[in-house]
Amino acid sequence: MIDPTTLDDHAFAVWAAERAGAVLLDVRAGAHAAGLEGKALKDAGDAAAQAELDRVLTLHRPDDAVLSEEAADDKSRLTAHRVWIIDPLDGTREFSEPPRDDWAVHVALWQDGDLVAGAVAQPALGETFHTGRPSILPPRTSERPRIAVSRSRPPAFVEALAAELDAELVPMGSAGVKVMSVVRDIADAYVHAGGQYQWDNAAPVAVARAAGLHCSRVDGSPIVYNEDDTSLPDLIVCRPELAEQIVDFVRRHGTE
Ligand SMILES: Nc1ncnc2c1ncn2[C@@H]1O[C@H](COP(=O)(O)O)[C@@H](OP(=O)(O)O)[C@H]1O
Ligand SMILES: [Mg+2]
Repeated sequence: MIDPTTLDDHAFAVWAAERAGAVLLDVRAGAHAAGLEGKALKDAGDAAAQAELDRVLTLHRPDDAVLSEEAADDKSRLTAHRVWIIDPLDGTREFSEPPRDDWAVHVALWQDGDLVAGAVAQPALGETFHTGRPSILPPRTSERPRIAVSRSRPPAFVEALAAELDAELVPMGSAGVKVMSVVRDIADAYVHAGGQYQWDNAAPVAVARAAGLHCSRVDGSPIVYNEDDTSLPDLIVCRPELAEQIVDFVRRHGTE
């Protein structure tokens, strides 16, 4: 048994994300018997994972603030030194479509101005990517760039971007899964615009930065967390050698 009081913040993020992941796998395994599907399954997953993360954070990190997709925004986070930014279930739509595995649990820690730890669990794969043991970026295996995009809400400009870069678009669910696809050399870039929130990308960006990937807003500016406004509508995560081309494209064409 792991004693979470002995874990550093990196290991605690992993432990908490995997706890929530185990709860989500249980919800999915019992969904058929419980008559849960569609929106009811999404809601059950969101609620169960939020309850588990709330429980472990309250118990083991009682002095820290929390910003969660599934809880009211407690503005005391704006003056706190340490804020956990969590998305208990990212890729909710895909979670509700078994046997899809492109959904994730995000647990990040922001401290005094920046992200300092993060874990992205992909429970259906049995894998967790995190800042405690940063991934070593594998050599790029595809000559042609592969750009991961939202399955359901890809930004309007990605077709034109792909044409200019002679890139292939790879649709998948969950911001965390798409960022990890770049870490894992399944894609070379993830480009998003049009809407997203801090919890959708904080933990993925913490993990991607630790692996040496470029992470920025689509205009090339730094991504800033624990802002008052929870909206963080666009980002680029990519292999460093692609960053200039992608940012340059957006500067010339905008995101429409
Ligand atoms: N245009 C948009 N506006 C608001 N949120 C968006 C969005 N596009 C994507 N997202 C959010 O970003 C996450 C990844 O989306 P996608 O799978 O489409 O790439 C999802 O989080 P949740 O599953 O936590 O709701 C989704 O709600
Ligand atoms: Mg999300």
